[in-house]
Amino acid sequence: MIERIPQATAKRLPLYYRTLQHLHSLGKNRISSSEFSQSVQIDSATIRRDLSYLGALGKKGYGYDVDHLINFLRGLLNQDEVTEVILIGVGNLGTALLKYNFHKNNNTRIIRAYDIDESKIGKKIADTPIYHLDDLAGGDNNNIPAAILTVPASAAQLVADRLVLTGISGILNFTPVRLSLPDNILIHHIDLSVELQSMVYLLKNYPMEPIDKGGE
Ligand SMILES: NC(=O)c1ccc[n+]([C@@H]2O[C@H](COP(=O)([O-])OP(=O)(O)OC[C@H]3O[C@@H](n4cnc5c(N)ncnc54)[C@H](O)[C@@H]3O)[C@@H](O)[C@H]2O)c1
Repeated sequence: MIERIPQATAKRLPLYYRTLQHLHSLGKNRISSSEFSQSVQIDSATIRRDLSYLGALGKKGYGYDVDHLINFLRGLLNQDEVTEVILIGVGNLGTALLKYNFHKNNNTRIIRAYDIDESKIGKKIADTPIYHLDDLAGGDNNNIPAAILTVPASAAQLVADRLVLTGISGILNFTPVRLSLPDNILIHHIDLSVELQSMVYLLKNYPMEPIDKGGE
């Protein structure tokens, strides 16, 4: 049983899992730590440290057993279980996320979406029904662990407060607003322009270095 791993490590594990699945589909049964590092674009010291939190999974001079690592990470990431999440704000970004079939590549599924625009309520996008925001607290969402927030900045805090009342534990926040919420709510803030800027900076300054995407 793994007690607690650093958040930065936890963030990288799905990336490791996806990369290993890709390597497996190419027929790789075993990979050296430098090969893995190249595929995942994270330096091998970080990978070694991450995996060491999970137990001794690689062998010196042997590298990693791809199947073993996939099975291990699958259990750890609950890949056999589907986690249902909801999305708030079915505009440009929300629609794109609904159309993107998360379930194909990982274990998360957007099961309901919410908006306030009457012309969208009652419709479906990629089989996901759209409800009015007022239905958020109806009880359907009592067991939903996380929500994706894609509303305009002006509505972000108010909607996030309402999400907290439904008992949600995590918010994937695409809005530019720094949400102010109780400490027990996990907020992941995603900003594509920051990611792009940071990539351009790294490309300019470290053209030949592997990039540590996870950060510390
Ligand atoms: N993080 C990123 O990289 C990134 C990229 C693009 C957009 N964004 C942000 O994502 C958000 C959405 O952008 P967009 O281009 O899809 O906007 P949009 O205007 O196309 O869509 C917003 C949607 O939210 C709905 N809405 C408004 N108020 C609401 C409320 N109180 N409750 C529920 N729904 C509500 C609107 O009816 C609309 O359908 C914005 O905050 C934008 O800044 C982030």
